[in-house]
Amino acid sequence: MILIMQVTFYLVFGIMWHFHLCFSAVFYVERMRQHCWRCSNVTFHCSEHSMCLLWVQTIREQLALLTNRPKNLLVYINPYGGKQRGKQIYDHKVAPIFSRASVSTDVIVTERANHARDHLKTEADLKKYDGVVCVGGDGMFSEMMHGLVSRTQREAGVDENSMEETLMPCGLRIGIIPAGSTDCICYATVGSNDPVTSALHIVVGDSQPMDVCSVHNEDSFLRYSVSLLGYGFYGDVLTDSERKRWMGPARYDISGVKTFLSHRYYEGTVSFLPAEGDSGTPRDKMQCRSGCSICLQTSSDQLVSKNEDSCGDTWTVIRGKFLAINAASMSCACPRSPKGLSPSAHLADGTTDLILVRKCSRLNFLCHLLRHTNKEDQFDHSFVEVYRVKQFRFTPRYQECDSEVDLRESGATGKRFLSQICREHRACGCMPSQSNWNCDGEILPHTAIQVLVHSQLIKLFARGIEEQPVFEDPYAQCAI
Ligand SMILES: CCCCCCCCCCCCC/C=C/[C@@H](O)[C@H](COP(=O)(O)O)NC(=O)CCCCC
Ligand SMILES: Nc1ncnc2c1ncn2[C@@H]1O[C@H](COP(=O)(O)OP(=O)(O)O)[C@@H](O)[C@H]1O
Ligand SMILES: [Ca+2]
Repeated sequence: MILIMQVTFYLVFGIMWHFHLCFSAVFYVERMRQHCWRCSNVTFHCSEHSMCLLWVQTIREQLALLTNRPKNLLVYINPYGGKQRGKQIYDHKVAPIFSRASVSTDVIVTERANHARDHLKTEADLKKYDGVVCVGGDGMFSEMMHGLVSRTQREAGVDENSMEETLMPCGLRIGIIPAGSTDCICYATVGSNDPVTSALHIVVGDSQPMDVCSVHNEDSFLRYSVSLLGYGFYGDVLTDSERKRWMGPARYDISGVKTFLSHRYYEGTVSFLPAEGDSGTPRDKMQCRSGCSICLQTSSDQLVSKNEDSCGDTWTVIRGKFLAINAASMSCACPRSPKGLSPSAHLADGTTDLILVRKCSRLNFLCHLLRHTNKEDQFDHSFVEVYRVKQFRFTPRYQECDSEVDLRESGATGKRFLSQICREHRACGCMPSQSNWNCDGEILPHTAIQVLVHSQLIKLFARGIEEQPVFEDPYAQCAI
């Protein structure tokens, strides 16, 4: 027992003792199947009160030495996300774990969209807390992350509108209790969408750095993204699904099929700065796992050279007709696609995987989509290209008409002439169609965007997906 206690002590999170009956129960985390964690306990009986008291004191002292564990948390619950069970999930599955681990909480149930973002950005007294927790889906996480990142920049005097400025990393960690529709940020950082597992990762004080993309249009900042920035297919699915929110998570399946059948393609230009160094490639099968060496290397590189000047780098420019343009800053694994949009993308390597799906037949596109749900390689198609990048831009074709860059050679007369053609085409309705960007589940108001990856800007209460232990109990189940 002593040996077991030593091995798993860092997973002990609570102790309860009974003075008269002379026993103490030690609560610890047990690993189950599919990356799920559960609470377990061992009860120690003792004939002497004094000995029992000594055990309890010693364990409490040891727990107090674990300084990375949160003591005070600010929790935001979205009561309308997913199947609208956020409040119930928190009260029944999460609050008891926080209380067992002596974590005190202030809980806010949101009353409107952007309530959590605005509260975090301006009002919340963040000095009181060791972390913030969101109960909801990717949209709710995104809201909170915006509040926290913007607040951090304001307090540091950093202008979010400027792509030249280095953003200040956030001090507080964010915990995610999955209660949304896709919950890909939770799934891709923990390995499951299970509220109990996420609560346990929070109380043991896990820490996982994560890249954040800033999305700009000209000189103005639009949004941040940590998972998927998708134009074309995923933008259209999201736009259509917003009108079906009443259906809950099933809206994505209906909109997915509808969007697939419409088979729209979009024309434009994608330019990007490829990632350099040891960042690997999207097709190298080096999946990001707990303690990932590529992400660790990025942390140490950052200590050496803070924000290298990328003036000398060469941009790659690709023009074409695309069914989808996706930037995955992490794998984007979720129950619909257990390996994700880019299975080898890293959580904290300072890059995003840019996936270009060119116009192809419906059958080929279906084959590509279905490969997200099985073990086959979704990049192994002639119409799919994937690049690991640190910065990219997209200009839709209809805006290229107005673009100074393309018309510089034509001079003033040529420019006037081309603008006239564009105006006429818009009027006759044969202008190329445009999609929306899906930015972590939110629709962006602009189509022409510039994107920059900020390496390890935020930290989650997570540890990345753990390799499956060999000694795993094959009968242990995730659900309780
Ligand atoms: C016709 C067959 C389609 C099979 C497609 C399978 C591919 C699924 C890949 C899913 C990647 C999801 C990336 C995550 C996106 C979320 O941020 C976003 C918002 O989530 P939430 O706030 O929790 O609702 N979800 C989506 O955009 C849904 C995409 C669904 C695509 C079918
Ligand atoms: N109280 C609320 N009422 C309405 N919308 C809200 C509320 N709180 C948060 N939201 C918004 O709900 C949207 C979806 O939330 P999310 O938790 O991601 O659920 P889902 O995964 O089902 O999309 C987010 O854009 C968030 O800003
Ligand atoms: Ca990344």
